[in-house]
Amino acid sequence: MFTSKLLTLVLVVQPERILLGMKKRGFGAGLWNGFGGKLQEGETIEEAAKRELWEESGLTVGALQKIGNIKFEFVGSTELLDVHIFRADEFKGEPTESEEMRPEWFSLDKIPYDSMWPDDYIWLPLLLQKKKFLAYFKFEGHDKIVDYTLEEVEDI
Ligand SMILES: CCc1c(NC)nc(N)nc1N1CCCCC1
Repeated sequence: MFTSKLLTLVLVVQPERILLGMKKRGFGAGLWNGFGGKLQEGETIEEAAKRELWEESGLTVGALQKIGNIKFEFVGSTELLDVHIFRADEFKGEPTESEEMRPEWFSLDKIPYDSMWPDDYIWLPLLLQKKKFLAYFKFEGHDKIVDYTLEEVEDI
């Protein structure tokens, strides 16, 4: 019997570059990732995504495109992580370091996959092509993908 935990993830992407954050503490510390986290009481997923982006990077966005949904299972845990992934092409503000994240721009041919969660290598190229996807990853620990499914979809 699995419970599931809703999480958000926002990738800010411009024609030549993507904004990633170095996670400074907690879950995924030491890895580059998009910006996101948990929902607060009474928040929609999109409101949470915008709040977490602002808290972690200092950026505000108007529109977010729903681009993906990934369910993560970790062997030995009965909690599925249900990550709703958004892409933002426009933003206001300057990337600013927070307690959680140190933001940095990367050119699209220099994405630091070997310092990112291993699943990113599989789905991030779809996000960059604006292709919508549903996925499921089964992890053993934080480094080993023991199983996954990924499908492109017309609508999330
Ligand atoms: C579910 C863990 C995870 C992961 N794989 C394991 N891959 C990426 N890119 N992000 C993740 N989150 C994004 C939401 C906040 C928690 C970390």
